[in-house]
Amino acid sequence: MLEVIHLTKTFAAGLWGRTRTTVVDDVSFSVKAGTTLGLVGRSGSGKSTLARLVVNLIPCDTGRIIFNGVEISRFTTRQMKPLRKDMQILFQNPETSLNPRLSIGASLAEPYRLHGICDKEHIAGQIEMWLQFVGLDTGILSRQPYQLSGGQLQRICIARALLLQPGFLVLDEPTSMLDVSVQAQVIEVLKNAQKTYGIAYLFISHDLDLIKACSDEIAVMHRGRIIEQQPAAALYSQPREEYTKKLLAAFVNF
Ligand SMILES: Nc1ncnc2c1ncn2[C@@H]1O[C@H](COP(=O)(O)OP(=O)(O)OP(=O)(O)O)[C@@H](O)[C@H]1O
Repeated sequence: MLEVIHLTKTFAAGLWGRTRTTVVDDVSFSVKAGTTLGLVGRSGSGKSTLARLVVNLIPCDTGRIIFNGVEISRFTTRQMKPLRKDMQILFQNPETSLNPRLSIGASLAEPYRLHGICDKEHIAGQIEMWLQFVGLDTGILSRQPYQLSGGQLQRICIARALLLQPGFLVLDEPTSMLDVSVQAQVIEVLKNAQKTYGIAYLFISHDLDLIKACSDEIAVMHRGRIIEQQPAAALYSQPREEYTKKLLAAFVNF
């Protein structure tokens, strides 16, 4: 599904931007269809930058990204457009992910329009089906984003990410802005979507319990590098790296 090979990203740094800091450093991994790769690491380790790189929202400096057998690393926005249907990203903050000026219905209809799907009846039926899938009813369609709770908004963002049926979805801290009971409902929706549609996830979180519950494999990121990757259960029972041991211990003691 997705293969990332020796990916590197630097940003300008220093007062005058004359030096460069490496934020993603020689990262390689792959995600198979229908599985979840969890990505953990402390704040600032480069997780969100990696998330944006793999779906080509920002360009990499070096390395390769291969999606369904096609190398997309140097694709332009125009070349990416047909692929956007199949690879989506869900951000942590649903409030800033939706256009505040559009009603919920218009926000959900937008991806269809952008991808040239114009049959209004078909779109209405599909939106209704996806709302049901994420546990919301159609009464919500005429509302504006500010009239919804954080949990409702994140479900709308999930519906919006899923409605063109992507094969791959990056989840960048999808529940970190939600309270615990709502978190569980949102995770359930994501798990159902994976089971029903065979979607591959790259799941980024600080929350090690959540990552353990949701991932097949887990990669640990530290200062821009993936320092360890193991099947989920093995990472917790037999972490290989000192850094991973400290990360797990800090979480348990938290
Ligand atoms: N556009 C940018 N220009 C310069 N530096 C950046 C840019 N984006 C991110 N960085 C820097 O890259 C580093 C990694 O940031 P990133 O957001 O990827 O980390 P993260 O692991 O996702 O952190 P968090 O968990 O807090 O979101 C940080 O030091 C950040 O300041």
